[in-house]
Amino acid sequence: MTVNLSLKHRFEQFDLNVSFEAPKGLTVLFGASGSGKTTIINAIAGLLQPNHAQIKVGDTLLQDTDQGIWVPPHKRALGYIFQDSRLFPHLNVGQNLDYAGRVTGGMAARKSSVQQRSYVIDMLDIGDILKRRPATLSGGEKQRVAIGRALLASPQLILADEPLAALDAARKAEILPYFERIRDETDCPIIYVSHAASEVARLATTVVALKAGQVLRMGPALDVLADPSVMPVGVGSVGAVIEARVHAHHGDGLTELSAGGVTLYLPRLPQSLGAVVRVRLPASDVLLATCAPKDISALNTLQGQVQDIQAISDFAVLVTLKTQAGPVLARVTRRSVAALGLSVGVTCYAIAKTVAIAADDTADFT
Ligand SMILES: Nc1ncnc2c1ncn2[C@@H]1O[C@H](COP(=O)(O)OP(=O)(O)OP(=O)(O)O)[C@@H](O)[C@H]1O
Repeated sequence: MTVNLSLKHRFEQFDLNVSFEAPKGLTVLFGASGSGKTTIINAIAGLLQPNHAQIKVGDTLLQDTDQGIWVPPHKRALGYIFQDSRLFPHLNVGQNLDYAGRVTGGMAARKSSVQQRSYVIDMLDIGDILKRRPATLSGGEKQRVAIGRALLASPQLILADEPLAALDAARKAEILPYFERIRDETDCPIIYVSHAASEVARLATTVVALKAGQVLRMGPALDVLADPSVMPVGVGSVGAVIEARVHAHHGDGLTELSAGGVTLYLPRLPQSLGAVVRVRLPASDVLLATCAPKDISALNTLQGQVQDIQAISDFAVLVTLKTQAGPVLARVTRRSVAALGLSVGVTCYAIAKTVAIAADDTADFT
């Protein structure tokens, strides 16, 4: 199922003009505050009627202003996951889940939803808390129930508006794998709003970067995240994301990863041999050298050629290196660029001070 969308809307002081396609998987909308993310979510939900819109989920047209088509919000097969879980406080977890089924149910739907219900409960590990009321649940448990409720509405599309923003790091880490499972195990596309680079790095299949109501860049997540022009959209800790395979677990507590022939070391990872993980290299933690470093404590060095140098302030630049593992970004001073004689095509070495599994920033490593 693919979502196709084209929206134009004018508020008094803001113009939205976006078109994009969200394929199967998880599409992250990201951009600075006020760039239009929530306006897009509201238009898809039917809570805002844009001046001009065409919104199509699979073969279903939710809105086409040219043809006068507008499906009201309650008739759109959408699942919502908000920052605050918005569970019904007077219903227990099981009843909250059943409520989603009641909204969408007919007899046939109800029969198949019995199987679906147990699948969703297993997937989200909420079988033990079905009898509890929301007030007795942790933030992470509430969000898992909210995800379950969204899934049981038999949605054609899930809209998740900063679903982890209210959770602390530990609860975030608890929920992220469930989004990965929905992304990988269901056909239902997810449109997901986030400000967090680490979350985007870990979850996104596709990224739509927004700036002042326009699409700045969109495409496969790893390509967009490696594009220095996306940096001004206000996402903190810009940095390349590369995919690597777990190659070996060593006796000294390190895991060896292989990324396109480049070897990286991280503190021991739980993943088994052969697993593919996404690794984040924050640009501010990457140093550059024009000769291969020796006698240095950092273990992760990537050789590459300078592909691009972009000024990001009066004194700082973002250098993109093309390496065998993929593009790597380094944030360095103009003075360093001059001192090292860097220009497009020059071979140099990126030394990663910290390398972390995406969305697990506790695994920083020098
Ligand atoms: N009902 C409204 N009337 C007038 N202006 C609005 C309305 N809703 C949103 N805006 C304006 O549209 C712009 C985009 O808002 P939107 O909420 O979509 O941004 P956002 O990217 O979701 O921001 P945030 O990350 O802060 O939630 C903002 O300038 C906002 O002030």
